[in-house]
Amino acid sequence: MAALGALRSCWAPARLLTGSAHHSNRLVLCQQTSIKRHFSNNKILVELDEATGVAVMKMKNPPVNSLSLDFLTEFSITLEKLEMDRGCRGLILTSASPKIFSAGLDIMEMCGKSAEHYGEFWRAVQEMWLKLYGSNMVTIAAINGSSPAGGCLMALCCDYRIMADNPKYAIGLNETQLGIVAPFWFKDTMSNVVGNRVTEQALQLGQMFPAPEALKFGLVDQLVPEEKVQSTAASVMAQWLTVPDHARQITKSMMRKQTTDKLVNNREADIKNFVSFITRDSIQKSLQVYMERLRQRKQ
Ligand SMILES: CCCCCCCCCC/C=C\CC(=O)SCCNC(=O)CCNC(=O)[C@H](O)C(C)(C)COP(=O)(O)OP(=O)(O)OC[C@H]1O[C@@H](n2cnc3c(N)ncnc32)[C@H](O)[C@@H]1OP(=O)(O)O
Repeated sequence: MAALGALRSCWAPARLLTGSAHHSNRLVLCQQTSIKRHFSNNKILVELDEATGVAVMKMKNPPVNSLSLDFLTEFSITLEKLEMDRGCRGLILTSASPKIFSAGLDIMEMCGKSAEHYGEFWRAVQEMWLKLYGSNMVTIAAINGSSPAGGCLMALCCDYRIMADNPKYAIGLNETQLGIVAPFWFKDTMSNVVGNRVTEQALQLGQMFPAPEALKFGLVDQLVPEEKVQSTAASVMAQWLTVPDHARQITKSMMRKQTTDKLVNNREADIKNFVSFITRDSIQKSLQVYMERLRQRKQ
């Protein structure tokens, strides 16, 4: 993946240079009629603006954008499509329904299913992470709602995080609160963003950080009023895209490769580990109790 990425990154500036006349013609055209391509399916809405090379990807899996096997599969396919699209340089990840960015992994996918299903599910979680964390595009999370566990992981995979300034929205890796354990690559992703000390404490406590706290600890980069999350993401993206692709991409890969390689080299063992952990009676019981608590809270 890294080798392919480097190859693509070497091509990117040449493409931009040779295409610049054509590109600026297109820009003029776009001032009159903006050219937007849509790649939507029933779980993910994508709008790619050909003038700016920025795709906005909206997660749409009601009620809480939980990351089910189907959703993760669609997500990875869509991301792969954008990654291969030479007209796409930046990705803004957000939720189609404000208030919830993503509720994290779909707990029902981890309860009462077969070992084979758990294996397939975990491979899809790994795939999502490898694609998003390893993306060559500039990735910005426009966090327009709460974002626990796997939802927080998705945001942490991005290059920059903008969150709605609302203390009711919280973000964090809360796995221990469910009686489960964030795997090493979740831990590494968080640690690469906020450092070891904050990660160690937050992971043990399964801490969810309300938006202002998330900013204080560096879990997000910026808080803005809810209605400005998308426009701020677009302007931050425009700044990032002024940097030549090849230089930024090689730098990103240099910073992240050691972390991604750890999973790439241990994928099967990690799946085995997950399956043996999640099939334990005690873990199944913890997840059921947690789901029950969620339902009761609602009542
Ligand atoms: C030794 C090392 C071994 C390592 C092995 C690995 C172990 C596994 C690691 C797993 C890693 C990641 C785990 C996760 O991502 S688990 C998911 C954690 N997510 C949460 O805790 C979020 C729970 N949900 C909430 O807090 C709230 O729902 C919300 C997101 C804040 C939204 O609140 P709301 O009031 O707007 O909505 P609510 O009424 O609560 O929910 C609506 C319905 O959705 C159901 N639901 C919510 N979250 C989930 C979910 N994550 N999965 C499935 N279903 C979910 C909720 O139950 C409601 O359903 P219903 O309407 O009652 O039927």
